[in-house]
Amino acid sequence: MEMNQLSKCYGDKTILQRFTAQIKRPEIISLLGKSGQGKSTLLRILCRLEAQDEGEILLHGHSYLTVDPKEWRKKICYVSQQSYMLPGSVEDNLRMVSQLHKTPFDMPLAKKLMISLDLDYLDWGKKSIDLSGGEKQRVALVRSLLLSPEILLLDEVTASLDMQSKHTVEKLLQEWQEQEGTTCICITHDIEQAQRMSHRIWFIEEGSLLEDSDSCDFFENPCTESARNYLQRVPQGETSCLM
Ligand SMILES: Nc1ncnc2c1ncn2[C@@H]1O[C@H](COP(=O)(O)OP(=O)(O)OP(=O)(O)O)[C@@H](O)[C@H]1O
Repeated sequence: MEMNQLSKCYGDKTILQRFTAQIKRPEIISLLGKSGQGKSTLLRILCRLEAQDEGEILLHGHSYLTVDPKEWRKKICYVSQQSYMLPGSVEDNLRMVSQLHKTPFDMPLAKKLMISLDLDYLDWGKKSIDLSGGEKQRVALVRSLLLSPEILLLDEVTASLDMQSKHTVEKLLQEWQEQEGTTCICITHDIEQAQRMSHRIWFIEEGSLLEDSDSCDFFENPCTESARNYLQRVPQGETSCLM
């Protein structure tokens, strides 16, 4: 995937400024940066929930304009921090993507993923509205994985989870990425999580990509002053506001 010169304004406020990046190989990429720098806006644009004002997105060399948005969102899935649940049961939510995209529902895979995320205790008949925040986030993740997307966009998806569940999600994502060759772009404010999980770091400031580095290089020797300041300001061991 290529992102060329993506720009976006809300009113007179510039959110993305000629954001340019390429995904060269399937990797786990952590998207880091202070609050309000345009990280979520970028992910929403990449899955075409929002339109950029300028710039182009290419997938396998083809412009996003040549691909039907529904087909696009089958390949590029976004899991938001809020984890939207559709009305109905857990099972309705899990089946929803196959109904939407007219693909067969893979029950064994759904069960396997639910077990991998420690959700085997969950009654599939339970109303989705009655799930806890952490349960909703994990069901939303399973729902997206069932589509086997090429690119998974994760917006602080472990924010409501306790430490053990957080590690469970990380493990699943790492195994999934390796087995399926999926690219994951993860917004996180948890530096330790980014260190544990990522192959690559994108560091964003004021809507521009300041650093695109191998994860070890970024944490050992960030290239820009902004990234150095950002890393210094985040206390080691801070794990309150995660992925
Ligand atoms: N629909 C919208 N209308 C107007 N302003 C918006 C809208 N969505 C986001 N913004 C503003 O755009 C800026 C960037 O928001 P965005 O959510 O992309 O940042 P972020 O880097 O993901 O921040 P955080 O780490 O706090 O989630 C913020 O100032 C936000 O208030």
